[in-house]
Order: sequence, then C-alpha cells, then structure tokens
Amino acid sequence: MAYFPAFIKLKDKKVLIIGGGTIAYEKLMHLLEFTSDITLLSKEYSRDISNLIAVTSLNYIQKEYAHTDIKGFDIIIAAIDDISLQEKIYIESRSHNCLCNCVDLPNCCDFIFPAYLKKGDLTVAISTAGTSPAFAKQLRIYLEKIIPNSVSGFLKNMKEYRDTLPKGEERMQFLDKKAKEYISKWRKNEI
Ligand SMILES: C[C@@]1(CC(=O)O)C2=NC(=C\c3[nH]c(c(CCC(=O)O)c3CC(=O)O)Cc3[nH]c(c(CC(=O)O)c3CCC(=O)O)/C=C3\N/C(=C\2)[C@@H](CCC(=O)O)[C@]3(C)CC(=O)O)/[C@H]1CCC(=O)O
Ligand SMILES: NC(=O)c1ccc[n+]([C@@H]2O[C@H](COP(=O)([O-])OP(=O)(O)OC[C@H]3O[C@@H](n4cnc5c(N)ncnc54)[C@H](O)[C@@H]3O)[C@@H](O)[C@H]2O)c1
Repeated sequence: MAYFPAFIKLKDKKVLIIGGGTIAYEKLMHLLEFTSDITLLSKEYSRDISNLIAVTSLNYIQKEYAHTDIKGFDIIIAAIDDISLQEKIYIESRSHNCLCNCVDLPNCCDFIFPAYLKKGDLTVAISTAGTSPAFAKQLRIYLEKIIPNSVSGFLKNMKEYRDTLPKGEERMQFLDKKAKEYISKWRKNEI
C-alpha cells in the first residue's frame, strides 16, 4: 500500500540518527533543513559528519548502539550498515512512542524519506513507495529545473493577500485566479 503523504512539524520533536556514514550524512542534511534538534549516535563518524560536528552544535555520541539508546526520542533513523541491528531497533521502537525509519528495510519504516525540493514556502516531495529511489531523485532534479525560482516571491504575495483580504467567496475566487494566472504565464515562459 502507498504511504500517506503528510508534512510533519519537527519543532519539539527529538530526532536520533544511528550511524555515522554516507547514508546517515544524507539523511542528516535533509533533516537539518527542517530542525536542529538532532542527536547522532555511531561507533565512528565519516569525515563529512565530523566536519559538520566541528562547525555546528549537533549533539553526538560516539559508541556502539545499545538496547534502550532510543529511549526519549520521537523519531529514529537507523542508518547503520547492519541490517539485523536495524530490525532489532525497529522491534524495540514498537514499545516506545516514536516513529522509526530503517534505511535498508522498507517494511520496518513508519515513514520513508521522499526526494524533495524547496523554493521558498513551496515544498514538492516525491515518493515511489520505495519502488525506485533513483527515479524519485531524477524526477526531483527535473522538477527543480522546471519550477521557476520566482515561485517563492509569488507565494509571498499570495500570503500577503490571504493575510489582508477578508475571508470569503470573493477572496477564494481572487486567489484562485492569481494562481491560475501565474501557472499560465509559467507555461508560456513569460516569467
Ligand atoms: C529519495 C531518497 C530520499 C533520502 O534519502 O532522503 C531515498 N533514497 C534516495 C536515494 C537512493 N537510495 C538508493 C539509491 C540507489 C538506486 C536505487 O536503489 O534506486 C539511491 C539513488 C542515489 O543515491 O543516487 C538505494 C536504496 N534506498 C532504499 C534502499 C533499501 C531498499 O529499497 O530495500 C536502497 C537499496 C540499498 C542497497 O543498495 O542495498 C530505501 C529507501 N530510500 C528512500 C529514499 C526511501 C524510499 C523513497 C521512495 O519512495 O522511493 C526508502 C524506502 C527508505 C528511506 O531511506 O527512507 C534519496 C534520493 C534523494 C534525492 O537525491 O532527492
Ligand atoms: N535508504 C537509502 O536511501 C539507502 C541508500 C543506499 C544505501 N542504503 C543502506 O544504508 C546502509 C548504510 O550505508 P552507509 O553507506 O551509510 O554505510 P557506512 O559504512 O558509510 O556507515 C555505517 C555507519 O554505521 C555505524 N555503525 C555500524 N554498526 C554500528 C553499531 N552497532 N552501533 C553504532 N554505529 C554503528 C558505523 O560506525 C558507520 O558510521 C547500508 O546498509 C546500505 O545498504 C540505504
């Protein structure tokens, strides 16, 4: 079954990434765009992660994972190169009030990472339900090219209208017309 697309507010959520290699770094870079309350736990850290730790105030613990290390975290990402440990962490997470993502085991994921692009307040997220992460990535690259950067300014104006115009049918029609006009200009390469 496909995954329900939702946008999660990470404010006040404690995130734990277990693992300090290539994939942990990728997940970390994506999460850092949305929250800074991230703790890393790993036996060893890659050069990229070590460099980041040196210049930011990321919490990190250098140790082998032990049962109960996930306690107190709301979101767990098991990014170790040990599939049986990923499964153990997932099973353990069932008795905690948290969401778990295991990077090798789609069946042991309460949520999966989409490929996404951000332009101002626009976020476009792409999932293939785990069928082809490579395709999700390439589609993201394509959409990044075709979605105009001006969309962030356009959305700022739309926010201003919503904040100032009185709610109701008239405002709804006005906003719909503005959105339609923007997309129509975009399609004619006029922006
Ligand atoms: C989108 C993206 C987001 C991100 O990482 O934040 C993401 N994977 C990305 C890249 C990527 N991952 C892989 C390749 C190699 C080519 C290929 O296999 O296609 C590439 C391409 C590359 O790196 O170039 C290999 C891979 N991935 C998973 C497995 C395990 C398995 O499938 O069993 C294996 C096999 C490992 C092995 O080889 O053994 C699993 C998952 N990967 C997901 C997300 C989730 C499903 C997303 C969806 O709905 O499609 C899910 C289920 C879980 C999760 O990670 O949350 C990010 C692109 C970001 C971007 O650039 O925009
Ligand atoms: N989901 C995805 O998008 C995706 C994409 C490609 C690969 N993968 C999978 O992700 C996994 C990780 O890949 P990688 O390239 O980051 O590996 P890596 O070897 O670069 O990193 C593994 C990290 O896990 C740490 N680690 C291992 N066992 C540990 C333990 N018991 N306690 C604490 N830390 C421990 C290591 O110290 C290391 O930092 C692989 O199994 C790979 O198949 C997932």
